[in-house]
Amino acid sequence: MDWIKKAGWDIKDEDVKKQNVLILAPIQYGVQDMEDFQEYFTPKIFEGTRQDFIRRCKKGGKYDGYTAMIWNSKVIGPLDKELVDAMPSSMRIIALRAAGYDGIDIDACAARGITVTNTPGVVSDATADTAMFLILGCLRRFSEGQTLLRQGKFMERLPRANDLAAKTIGIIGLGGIGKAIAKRANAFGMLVQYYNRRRLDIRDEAKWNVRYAAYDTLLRESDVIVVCVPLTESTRHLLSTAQFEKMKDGVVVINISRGPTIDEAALVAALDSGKVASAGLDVFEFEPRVSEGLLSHPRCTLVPHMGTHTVESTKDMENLAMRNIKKFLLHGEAISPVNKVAPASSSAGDQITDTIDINQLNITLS
Ligand SMILES: O=CC(=O)O
Repeated sequence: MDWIKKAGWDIKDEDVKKQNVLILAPIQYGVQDMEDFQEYFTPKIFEGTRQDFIRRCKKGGKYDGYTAMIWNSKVIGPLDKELVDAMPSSMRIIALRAAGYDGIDIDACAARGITVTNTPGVVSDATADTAMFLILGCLRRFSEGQTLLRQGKFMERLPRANDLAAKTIGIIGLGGIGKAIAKRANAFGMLVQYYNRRRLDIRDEAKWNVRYAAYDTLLRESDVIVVCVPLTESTRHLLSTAQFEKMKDGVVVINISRGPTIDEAALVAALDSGKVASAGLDVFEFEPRVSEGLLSHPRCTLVPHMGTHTVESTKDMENLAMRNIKKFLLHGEAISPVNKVAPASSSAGDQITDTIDINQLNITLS
């Protein structure tokens, strides 16, 4: 295979198809794709601790010669520089089964010649459904009602809720997930405005029935604000005290992206002061720990990072991870890479920012 020679790999054509592929946590639902995958490669399931993993990666260790891996951050923690440095020199591709790649040192991977792929697109619907659940829980006070009911108080003293129709929703980050939320919000009769670093072209705005707003305008003029950006250094604490102060009194704040995009202490203070009427959160700044101020707050709708926790999304993420590896090992090119790996002769690679919806967003705060 030409690409193998070009990439300077020390591997024979006929051996590519016999590769061991390390899998962190078994494939649960992508069973059909796994059958196809096994015709090409030999999956090896990792079991053990982070230290076991590092030991097996060392030169002369069990993973010598392994070129591909399907990653799962829940198994041995973040894929940080310590782990990247420990990887066998043969490692060429790490396929994530997630859209988000915070917690993955993709620059260190690129510098080691390792392509990292994620699973954009296939997570959009399930995550957008989660956002709608949170919006309904907050605006319609369904969560408060459920708590009262479980306490045997039925609807005791529950103030009237609000309809979604004719409310303005402000979506921060109109990537794949943001667009899926816009579609649903439109179906509920909401008016949709969005903020993106790069504005959509006018035809796309018409297609998604969304109106562009400057960041401060979105903060000032939305009844519901949804955070839909990936976590990067520039999106950490995207919403904090200064931003909450600009919002309408009684705003609803929703987060289905990554917890640290919102300053959780500032959110609790804004909830306590009544500035923020209610918050719907799927993600938390110090996950799995959740601030007491949120847990005890009656007007919060909280779920434990369940955005993609469905059979269908898990299956699609697993399948895309396997397809990324298959295409890469057989044709030298992945389907959804998130970093650009330099050819063998040059040094470190760059991050790809211009091909995938959710990853396009790199909001710079003014
Ligand atoms: O959080 C879920 C994902 O990143 O896919």
